[in-house]
Amino acid sequence: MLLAMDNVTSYYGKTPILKQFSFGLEEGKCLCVLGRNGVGKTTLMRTIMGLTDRSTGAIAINGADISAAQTYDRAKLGIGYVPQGRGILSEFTVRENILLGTFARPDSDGQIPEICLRLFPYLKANLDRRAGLLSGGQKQQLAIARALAVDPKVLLLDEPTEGIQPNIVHEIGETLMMLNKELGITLLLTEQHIKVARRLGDDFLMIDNGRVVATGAIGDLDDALIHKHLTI
Ligand SMILES: Nc1ncnc2c1ncn2[C@@H]1O[C@H](COP(=O)(O)OP(=O)(O)OP(=O)(O)O)[C@@H](O)[C@H]1O
Repeated sequence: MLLAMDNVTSYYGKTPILKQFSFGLEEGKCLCVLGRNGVGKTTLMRTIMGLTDRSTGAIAINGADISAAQTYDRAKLGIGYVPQGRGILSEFTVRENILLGTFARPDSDGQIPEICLRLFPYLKANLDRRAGLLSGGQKQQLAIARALAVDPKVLLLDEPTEGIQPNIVHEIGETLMMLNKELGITLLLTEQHIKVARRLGDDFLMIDNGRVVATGAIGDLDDALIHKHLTI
């Protein structure tokens, strides 16, 4: 397994949000995390990055336990993160935002990795533009480019298509597909568009109230499961 959690409970203050959470993600796969608002999807991402207050249980990358590691070191071990809301620094340029990702790279040479520019021609043509001026879709490209600058083995994406115009949702989906299927980057993403999840995902993981309630191949995600755990 490239990334695995074993019996993880993760807290904000004294409140457990993720509870006895276990799953494994094989190298090269795309796993879609699904569940209603507030069930703990973002907390799952933050727990993997070491950004919740505390967690118990084991989190491993390539078999090495990282559950006590600092966020910075988790990034260095190959976990890229595109947070919900994207976390773009508006006052900084496109170039500066991407370079932030390279700080977590052991071999950083102060240059923007070629792949970031090759994948996103708009960013390449607008490196000196202030990031706050970008559209939602362009900011999402920037957040993905910054995460790729880490040279990740696995990329965590929290609602990558949230708040993005419908015609751009498809484009972001295609980019993620390329990262996964052509460049072999393992993906863990939360996604509210079932259509995008079905197209991208190899497997799904359904969360309800902080627990894994169903998991399997994306083809097994049927209407009964969707009705039970996703629709209101
Ligand atoms: N920083 C925090 N401090 C305390 N409680 C938090 C914090 N962040 C989230 N929570 C609580 O943890 C629970 C899970 O939230 P989380 O954001 O992980 O859900 P989610 O599934 O990602 O939802 P959404 O789709 O709305 O983003 C919620 O009850 C939320 O109130």
